[in-house]
Formats: sequence, C-alpha cells, structure tokens
Amino acid sequence: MKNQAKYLPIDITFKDLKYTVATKNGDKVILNNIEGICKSGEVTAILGSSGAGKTSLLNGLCKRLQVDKNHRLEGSILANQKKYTSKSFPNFASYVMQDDILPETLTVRECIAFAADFKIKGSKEEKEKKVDEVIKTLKLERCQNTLIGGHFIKGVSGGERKRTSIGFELVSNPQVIFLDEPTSGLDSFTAYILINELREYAHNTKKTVIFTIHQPSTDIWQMFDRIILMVHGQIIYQGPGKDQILNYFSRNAFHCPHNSNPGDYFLSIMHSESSTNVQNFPRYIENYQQQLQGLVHEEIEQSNISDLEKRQQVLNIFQQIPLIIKRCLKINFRNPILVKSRTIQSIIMATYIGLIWFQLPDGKNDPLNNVDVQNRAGLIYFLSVSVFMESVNPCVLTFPVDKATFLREENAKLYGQFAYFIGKFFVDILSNLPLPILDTLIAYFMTGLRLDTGAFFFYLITMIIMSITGVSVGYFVGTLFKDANTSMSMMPMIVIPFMLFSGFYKNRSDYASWIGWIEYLSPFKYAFQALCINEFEVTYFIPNPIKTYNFEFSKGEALGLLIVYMIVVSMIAFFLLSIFKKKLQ
Ligand SMILES: Nc1ncnc2c1ncn2[C@@H]1O[C@H](COP(=O)(O)OP(=O)(O)OP(=O)(O)O)[C@@H](O)[C@H]1O
Repeated sequence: MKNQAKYLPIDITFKDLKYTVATKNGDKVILNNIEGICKSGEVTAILGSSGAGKTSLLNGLCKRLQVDKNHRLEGSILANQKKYTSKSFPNFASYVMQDDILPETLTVRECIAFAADFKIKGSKEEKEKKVDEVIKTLKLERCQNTLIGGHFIKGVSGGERKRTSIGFELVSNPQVIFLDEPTSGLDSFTAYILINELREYAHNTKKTVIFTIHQPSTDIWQMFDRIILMVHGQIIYQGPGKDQILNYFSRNAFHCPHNSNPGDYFLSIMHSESSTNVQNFPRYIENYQQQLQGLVHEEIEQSNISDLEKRQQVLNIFQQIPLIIKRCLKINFRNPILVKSRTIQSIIMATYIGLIWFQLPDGKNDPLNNVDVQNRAGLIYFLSVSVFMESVNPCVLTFPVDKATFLREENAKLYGQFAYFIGKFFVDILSNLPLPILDTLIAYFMTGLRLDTGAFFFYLITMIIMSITGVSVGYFVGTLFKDANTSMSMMPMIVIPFMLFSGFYKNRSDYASWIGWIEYLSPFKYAFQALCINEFEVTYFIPNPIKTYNFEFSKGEALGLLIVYMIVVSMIAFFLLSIFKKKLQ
C-alpha cells in the first residue's frame, strides 16, 4: 500500500489562478484567471513571448511565488486534486532552477551522490546503484569524475552542468519535476538530448515533467506531449503538441508555413512587440475559451485523485551533520583560493610583520622607553586585526554563494538549517585553524614577544578564538546581504567602527558617553585587552600599557568575553538566516 502511494502518478491542476502585483501605476495582473492541467506520464512545455507569465505560472505551481499584501495569488493549485504547500511540495516534486547552483569543487558524481545520501532510503550499495542509474540516464558517464568548475577551476561543459542539476533532483525519483528554461545556454544538439531524456523519464516511469522553454528547435517541439501557450498572462492554447496544435491554429486561420519551425511560428504570432499580434490577442483568447477551455475543464475534472505522500526526512540530524561536514571539507580543501593562496598569504603577512617589528626590545636595558612600549602595543593590536581579517574576508566572499546552495537544498528538504550551520561552521573553523597557528609560529618569535610557555599558549588560543570570531562575523555579514559584492562593500562599514572602538586608537576613558557603548560590540577590544595584558603583565617597562589603556577586564575575562561574543554573533547569524530564508528562496 505504501509502495503504491509512492509511485502513484500525479496530475498537477490549477483553477481560476490569478496573480496580481500592486505597482506604482496600479494593480498589474500577471496571471489572469487561468486554468489548466499537466498530466502524469507527459512532458508539458509552457511557451509564450517574453513577459507572458510563463515563469510566474511555473513558480506558482511550485509554490514559490511571492505572496504578501502587494502580491496576491488567488485560485487553487492542486496535485491529484489535493492542495499542497511549499513545505509539502518536496514530498512529491522537485524544481530545477534556471541557474545551476552546484559547488564548483565537487565532481558530477559527488553532487548527485550527495542528494542520494539524503534522499534515498537504503544501503550504500543501493544508493550507488541509483546514482549510476541517473548518471547513465542523463548520459553523464564520461564526465562523472570531472569537477563542476567555475571561475578558477576548469570544469564540465554547460550542458553537463545542467544535466548534473537535473540529476541532483532526479536521483530522489520525484513524481513531478519542474524546470525553468532547462535548455537556456545549451546548443541545439545538447538541448535535444536533454529534452529527450526528460521525455523518457516521463514516459517510462509515469512521471510529470513541466518546463518553460524559449525557442525550441523543430526536433524538440516534436517531443512535447502537451503545450501551453501564453500571452499577457492568459492561455491561448492548451492541449496536445505535434499536429493537433497546428491543426487547431490552422482551423482558426493561423497557418504555420510548411517546413518552418512551429516553435518559431507560434512565437512570431505571440510576441507583443507587433501591433498586429496585439490586435489578435483577443481573438486567440476568445478562440481558446470557446473551443478548448471546456475540454481542459473536463480533463481537470477527470484528473487523478489521491492523497499525497508524506515523506519523512530519510536521515536524522546526527546523520545529516557528518555528510554536510564531509562535503564542506571537500569544497573547502579543493578550493585553491581557500587553501593555497590563503596559506601563502598568511606566511607572507606574518613574515612582513616579523620583519617590521623584528626583535623588539623587551625594556630590560631601557625600561622607560615609551617608543618601545608603543611599538609592542601596536604590534599586538595589529596581529589581532590581521588574524581576524584573514578569516572574515573569505567567509564574506564565500558565504553568499554557499547560502544559495543551502537555500536550494533546504528547500528540497535535504537537511535542516541547524545541521547545515553546525556542519559548515565546524569545517570553516577547521579550515581556518592552521592560519592563526602559522601566524603565531612565525610572528611571535620573530618579533620577540614574551618568552614564557603560559603566555605563548594564551596568545595562541586568543588568536585562534579571534580567527573563529572572524568566521562568525563573516557569516553575519554574508547573511545580511544577498551577494558577495554587496557583502564585501558593506563590510568596512561594520568592521571599521569596531576597530575604532577597540581602545587602541582612542583611549576608552575618553569616549563620549553617548557612543562609548559601541566598544562592547567590538571583538578587537576583547582581543586587544587579552593580548596586551598577557604581554605586559610581566615586563621591565615602567610605563605599563595595562594602566595607560584603562583596561577593565582581566586577560581571562577578556578572552571569555571574546568567546561569548563569537557564540552570540554566530547565533545572530543563524537566526538572521532563518528570518531571511523565506525571502531569499
Ligand atoms: N513581482 C513582480 N512585480 C512586478 N512585476 C512582475 C513581478 N513578477 C513578474 N512581473 C511581471 O509580470 C510579467 C510576467 O513575468 P514572467 O517572468 O512570468 O514572464 P515570462 O513569460 O517568464 O518572461 P521571460 O520569458 O522574459 O522570462 C512580466 O511583465 C514581469 O515584469
């Protein structure tokens, strides 16, 4: 019984669907009271001129349309005559976005296997068998061990990338698969192969395949089982493809010339740039309403009826976290920017610092030398800033990209936000760990900081915590803004005030009371206090900076507060992500 429900074919239907957006010039109707059906075992193509409402319809069916007081969605959208929500959607359906969001440093096989691990119940062998099957279906055998690639790494071709995205969704064997322009950016042959694979998937396993498409070639056009044509948010044809659609339009005096591509012909009579077309739109709509709408209505009434399956997540949180960690490790450690260049950068930076502040006098011979005290305090402050920057920058750059992957996968119910956050945070801490250690080993001894085992390890731990704090702040900034460029350009606005209120540039006793509270938001304040006390608590220098800087905490307290700061900022980033999640999806 359970199995029957699992493989039950699903028809998607929509009735009286109206989507209205409030604009400055009044309400704009994007979908205008339309109804239709996409049947199981068939490929349904949604076509129309630019701005006709194809993507809005597809997003509506996927429960991804923005709905609020300015965006109203009316009517019903059903699967086997049952309502579904964005939450229950992944139980039976998958959505392949137009932009492929895949990690650059994973291979094609690893991407598909990752989805299989989360989505398929069964042994490792069963999962591998399913991955093999999908790779074979999508003809990805030859590139299965090639990296996806991106800006810095040469990877698979655009077509292979698109097929990997589809494989990522297909591996869970969804009953319904929605695709937004799956052929965009592909050459005609690759596009043909892709649509043919989707057609076989629909025909052989009674699945429902629905996509929007621009300018299909004649060969591709012949593969559509069902076509929905749209203009100005209305449907002007809905029914079988091939000869039926041509005959229907011929009967209504719109003859597709012999030997021409029907896709091109229909687009030529639908695009709204031509005034003749626009004059004809009411005719198309009227013809459709008089001749076809009744039939469509009957098809909707006769569509499959069944309860929708309630799929549970296959893995619990404790099984999800190790898989996320495994993947994040691969992503981070295979990335040449994140590993090689950061390590080299860190070595060069620490050596620079070591050379500039080389073997600072310890005050034994000249305890009253203010310049030496100032140099030593400046060095300590700069070291804490440098280790923070080393970890915050890559996080701000990569988190918005990773966030997109997370949103897609969380949307597809692969795992939950908590599992993702813990797994990713753990790996980012691990990836950053060598840098403060390397910095310390080089700079600490080159500059001649206090030679004492306890002081050395306290320094090292503070630098590691400061590096992790950089990761937390990186997540915070990366969550606040949608893309890496905005995050990077906004970061100075957040970090510079923290630096100014560290107590190094301006003595904390001198802050104006109305703004002085900002110092408690500055991680540099806690790090600088901890490191400075650590360095000067045992010293030959008479003017002791511990007093001059007016520190209010002991070094242990300052380090403790830095740890609390790091945890609180991470928690804020976590909650911000859950608040913005809905909006970003
Ligand atoms: N949230 C929105 N606010 C305002 N207008 C919108 C919104 N969403 C869609 N539109 C408008 O509705 C119309 C239909 O948009 P949609 O993206 O569905 O068209 P489309 O047929 O997919 O076009 P294209 O082929 O160019 O992607 C367009 O004119 C678009 O500008």
